[in-house]
Amino acid sequence: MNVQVAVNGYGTIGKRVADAVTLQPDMELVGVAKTRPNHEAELAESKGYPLYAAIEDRIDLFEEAGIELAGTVDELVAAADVVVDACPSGIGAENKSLYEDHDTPALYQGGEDADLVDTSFNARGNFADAVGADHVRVVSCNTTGLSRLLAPLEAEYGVEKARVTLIRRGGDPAQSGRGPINDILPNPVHLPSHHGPDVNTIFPDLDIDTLGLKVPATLMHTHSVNVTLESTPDADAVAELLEGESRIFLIPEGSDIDGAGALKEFAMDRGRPRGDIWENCIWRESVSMEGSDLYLFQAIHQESDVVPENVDAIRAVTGAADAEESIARTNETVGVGF
Ligand SMILES: NC(=O)C1=CN([C@@H]2O[C@H](COP(=O)(O)OP(=O)(O)OC[C@H]3O[C@@H](n4cnc5c(N)ncnc54)[C@H](OP(=O)(O)O)[C@@H]3O)[C@@H](O)[C@H]2O)C=CC1
Ligand SMILES: O=C(OP(=O)(O)O)[C@H](O)COP(=O)(O)O
Repeated sequence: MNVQVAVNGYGTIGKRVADAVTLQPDMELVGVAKTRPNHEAELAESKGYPLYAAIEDRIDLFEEAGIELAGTVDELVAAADVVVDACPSGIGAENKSLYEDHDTPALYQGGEDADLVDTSFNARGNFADAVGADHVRVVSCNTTGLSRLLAPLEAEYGVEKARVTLIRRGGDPAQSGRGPINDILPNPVHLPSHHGPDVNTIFPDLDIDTLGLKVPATLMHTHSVNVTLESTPDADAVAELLEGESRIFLIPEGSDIDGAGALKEFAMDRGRPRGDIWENCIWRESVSMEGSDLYLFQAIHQESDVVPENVDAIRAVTGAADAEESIARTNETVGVGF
């Protein structure tokens, strides 16, 4: 029988994961849970996704809005083999006891603390660690992007030290209350930003320092990367290695893609749902070697790069496939790769 998947928290990440689950031949979406009726509740209804009330006291609100409910989140979790919790940061931790009460394995997102779970997860980095685990955290968008990049570099050349400056978008496009509006903020101002330690939840022995900033942008994050390798390949060899990674897109020279705006246009022109970009986007021209120091720029679409990772994490916790099979199946069904 196909794996029965519930999505608790139908926002930026949850609605994308729900769509991706429906594309999997070995999974079925049992339903999604929301706290209130709004345009996203209507979207779930229009897609035929059974909708469950995340808060029992609010059932009346859905009835008043004319939105049909299939039940409460408790019933949703009871009917699922795996729950993907995509609630706002911190709410996942509050929900953990609900999943434990039903003995249902759960995936959490990068906004939760690493110590909430048995293991953090990145499909390219440590798929096997999540096999059979009950509580797994799919690391944040930025950490996902860093893990995908560092995994092949470590395997092929060895990483002596990684230093990354993350220029982070202030908020997602629909988050009208976020900022900064007119500033460039060191964020956090102290070192390291949480991304370095977060990478170490995937690669415990990797030496990495990260610095973060927030800027008035909503489309994507951008990473300025320096990795001191344990050998001295030339830039072409590194580019070829990265080109061979299924979740890395090397932006070709001469494509006229000069930033996140053009990348989003590129994705929309190619019919990507919501203009999503599941891949790390590395500017080929930026891939440079100075001795054993690799330099490059990569852009990360924060709203979507963790989506294929969640699908793979479902297969890991249920033991439904190994890393290679799962990544290939997810890529093919979702459409990863330009
Ligand atoms: N957006 C991003 O760039 C990324 C986010 N993440 C992580 O993913 C997680 C989710 O983030 P994101 O999708 O952006 O957040 P959103 O706020 O977009 O979506 C979360 C949704 O959960 C719903 N919700 C709130 N409380 C509950 C509850 N108690 N039970 C069920 N649903 C609830 C809210 O909708 P409603 O109240 O209407 O039901 C909300 O829309 C966080 O851990 C975040 O750090 C990871 C990578 C990137
Ligand atoms: O996980 C993310 O970024 P992060 O890796 O900087 O924590 C998402 O882009 C969410 O970031 P936010 O916590 O600024 O909303």
